Amino acid sequence: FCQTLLQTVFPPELRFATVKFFNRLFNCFSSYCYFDITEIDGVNTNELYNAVQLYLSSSVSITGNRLSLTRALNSSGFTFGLANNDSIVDTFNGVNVLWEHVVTQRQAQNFSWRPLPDEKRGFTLRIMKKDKSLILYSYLDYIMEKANEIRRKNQERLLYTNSRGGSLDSRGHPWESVPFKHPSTFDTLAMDPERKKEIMEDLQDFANGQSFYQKTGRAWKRGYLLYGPPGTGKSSMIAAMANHLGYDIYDLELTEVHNNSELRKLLMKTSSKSIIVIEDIDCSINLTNRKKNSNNTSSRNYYDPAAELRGACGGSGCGEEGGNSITLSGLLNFTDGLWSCCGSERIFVFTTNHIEKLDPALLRSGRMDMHIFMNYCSFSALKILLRNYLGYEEGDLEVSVMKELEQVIDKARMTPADISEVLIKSRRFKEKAVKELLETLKLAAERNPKNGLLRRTNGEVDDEEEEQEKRALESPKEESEIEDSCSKGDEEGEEEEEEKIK
Ligand SMILES: Nc1ncnc2c1ncn2[C@@H]1O[C@H](COP(=O)(O)OP(=O)(O)OP(=O)(O)O)[C@@H](O)[C@H]1O
Ligand SMILES: [Mg+2]
Repeated sequence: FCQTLLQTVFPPELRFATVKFFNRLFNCFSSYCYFDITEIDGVNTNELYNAVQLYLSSSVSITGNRLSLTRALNSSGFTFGLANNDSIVDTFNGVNVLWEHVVTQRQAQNFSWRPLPDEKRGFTLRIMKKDKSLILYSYLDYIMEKANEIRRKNQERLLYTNSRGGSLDSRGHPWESVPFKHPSTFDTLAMDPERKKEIMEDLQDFANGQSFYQKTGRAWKRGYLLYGPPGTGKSSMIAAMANHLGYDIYDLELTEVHNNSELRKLLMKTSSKSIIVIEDIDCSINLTNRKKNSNNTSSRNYYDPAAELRGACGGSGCGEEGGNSITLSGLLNFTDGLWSCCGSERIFVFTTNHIEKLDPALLRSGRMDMHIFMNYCSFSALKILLRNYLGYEEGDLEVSVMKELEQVIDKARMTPADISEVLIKSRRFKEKAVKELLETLKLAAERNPKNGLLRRTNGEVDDEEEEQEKRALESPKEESEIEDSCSKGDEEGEEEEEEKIK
């Protein structure tokens, strides 16, 4: 009504001045201040608009009356957003703010270098004047950070490999990638729940630890060494880590890397928020015996300080034994030398079946921050497998059966992979599956040489048994034994190497 009255009574100039005056008056007395975040800022897209949109998608509940739904290209999830001209209250550091999504029709364009959308979209943020200085900048920073996180989570993650052997693709990248869709999560991973919780917390602390790493002057990276017999879930653990943090995986095939500088290039081309994996580090390349001076020029895998010096004094390879080998020192530089911190927020994971074969330099503290022993299936891990494969929750199975399983599981020394095989075979007949499992476990326990019950019917042991026997004797029992097994293993390893050199 006021507007119609103004339009009829006052000339346009006076009308404009009056509106301006009332606006000013209103602003003086209002206890709020407003910030407009338009979708297009001049000709550029406003990053903040996109960030706010994503951020609000995480706080808008799915039960809202009207929400806009989007799914971006390559995205693995849907995004909810505020519908046109809707508003929502958000709280930050105990302060309430109001967001309004404002959509208006844009006037017809006569000519433009860049065609603009028909609608003019923007967010208006309303904050109490008294809170403005308190929260505005930190709130906007927080929104940008959250939006990045959501963007990453929605995006399809990638598994990179360097299997092309040093050659670059058309864009100069040494890594090849495929979508990473491994279903393993910490929920499906069968291991001691306490240990699992510890690892998950460690990962979370790492991911949230930017300021800590900055404060302590450490490069923002962390190393995990996963070791244990085959089939105990080392690779599954890596997939679970990636799924948990939403990181990409770089699966580094060391045998495809020809020298240290190639290794460095590969590292430089990895993105932050990623897990760099070297599987079976003891097999992929011979990295032991770093300090030994090998005269055998054909053994390309030994680090030779003298050779490094020779290289530095005139050789072409400078520390790389003529430029065609990868050394332990190169690998160590890769993981914790100066090169490791180009980029940030990276996790290195090495896996091995034989920790005792690794060079102590790889194991010393500060290199691999956490040594995780993936053991044969324990009773608590078995319960997780029973839940995952057969849907048995705690208490679903008879107490006597559980008791029997508990008694036999440690003696059987079976890996979660072996147990999964038994369960998967008869998963449609749950009771049968449990019965079969119990029988298999009992049989394995009887055959286990550690239990002193191994009976050889014809006086011979088949290859598989022999291998298992060897494995059982070689594998350290508990995490606390890491140090012991390392030092013992190292000595053994060195003796072996000495013999080889001779
Ligand atoms: N702890 C576990 N929890 C759940 N499933 C497991 C676990 N360990 C093994 N499995 C099952 O066994 C299969 C093989 O496991 P995985 O590849 O993770 O073993 P690994 O320790 O990496 O073996 P290797 O040393 O031979 O590489 C997995 O696909 C998974 O289904
Ligand atoms: Mg594996």
